[in-house]
Amino acid sequence: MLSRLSPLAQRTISPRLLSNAQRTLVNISYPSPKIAVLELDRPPVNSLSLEMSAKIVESIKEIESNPEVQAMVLKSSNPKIFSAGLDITEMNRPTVARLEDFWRNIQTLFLTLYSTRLSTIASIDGHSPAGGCLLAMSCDYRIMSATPSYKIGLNETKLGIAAPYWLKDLFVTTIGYREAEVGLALGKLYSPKEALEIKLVDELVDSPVIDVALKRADEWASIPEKGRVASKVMLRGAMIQDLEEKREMDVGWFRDFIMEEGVQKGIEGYLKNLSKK
Ligand SMILES: CCCCCCCC/C=C\C=C\CC(=O)SCCNC(=O)CCNC(=O)[C@H](O)C(C)(C)COP(=O)(O)OP(=O)(O)OC[C@H]1O[C@@H](n2cnc3c(N)ncnc32)[C@H](O)[C@@H]1OP(=O)(O)O
Repeated sequence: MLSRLSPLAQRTISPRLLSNAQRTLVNISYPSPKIAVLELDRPPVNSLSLEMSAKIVESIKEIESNPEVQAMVLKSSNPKIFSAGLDITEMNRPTVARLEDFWRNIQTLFLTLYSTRLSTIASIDGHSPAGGCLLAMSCDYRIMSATPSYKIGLNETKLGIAAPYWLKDLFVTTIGYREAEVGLALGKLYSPKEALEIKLVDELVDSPVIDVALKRADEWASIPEKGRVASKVMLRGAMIQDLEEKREMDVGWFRDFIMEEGVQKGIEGYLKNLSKK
C-alpha cells in the first residue's frame, strides 16, 4: 500500500514505478459532492486478482457510505485498457483454497456493483474483454471510446472456459438471447461500433470518454434517489437473489471446472501465447 511508504518515498517515486504490492489498486476522487470517480489502477492491464476485486468492493462501499453521493463513474488509469478481465494467473495451477476464495470475491464484486444504490457509469476508454465486460455490464450506463481497434465482449471460450451462468444471464439481459448465444459460443470480441449496434454499450464518443461520462453522471445524479433505486431493484433484484442463493454451488462448479486437467492445459497455453505476444 502506498500509505506504508515513507512520505519522502511517496513524493519521489513515480507512480509508474510502483509495484502492485505498493499500489492502492484503485483511486477514488470526488469531482463534485454528488459524484465519485473510481479509477482502476492495477498495471499492466487492470486484471482482476483476488485482492483487486476485494479492493473494488471495499471502495464501492466506501463511496456508498456517503449519502450525498448519487453517481459513480468507473474508469481506468490505463489509456488503452479498461480491464483485461479476470487475472488468468489466478486460475493457472492454483490451490483449491485460493481458487475458491478468488471466485467468492468475483461473485461479491458482481453483486456489489450490480446492486449498488449508486448510479454507475462505465467510462470504457480501451479494451474490455471478459471480466472487463462484466464490470461494464454491471454498470447502469456504458460509454465507450469510438477507437476502432478497441474490443469488448465475452471471449471465455477462446481460453477453453465458459462464462459462469450468471454472467451469461447478464449478457442475455443486456444484448438479447440470440446475439448472446452467438457471442458466447464464438467468444466474440466486438468493435465499439458493433457493440453499440447490439446495445452492449449505450454511447460512443470521440472526445475523452471521461468528459462525457461525468456529464452523464450529473444527469443520473439529478434523478430523485428513492424512485431510481426502486426501479433498479425491480429490474435487477431477481438476478441478484438467484446468485445469492446459489453462491456456494457456483463456487463448486467453478472449482471443478477450472481444476480439470484439460482446462488447466488450455489456460497454460493461453497464458504462454499472451506473454509471447
Ligand atoms: C459447467 C459450467 C462451469 C462454469 C465454470 C465457470 C468458469 C468461468 C471462468 C472464468 C471466467 C473468466 C472471465 C475472464 O475474465 S478470463 C480473462 C480473459 N481476458 C483475456 O482474455 C484478455 C487477455 N489480454 C489481452 O487480450 C491483452 O492483454 C489486452 C487486454 C488486449 C491488452 O493488450 P496489450 O496492451 O498488448 O498487453 P499485453 O497483452 O502485452 O499484456 C501485458 C501483460 O499483461 C498480461 N495479461 C494480459 N491480460 C491478462 C489477464 N487477463 N490476466 C493476467 N495477465 C494478463 C500479459 O500476459 C502480459 O504479461 P507479460 O508482460 O508478463 O508478458
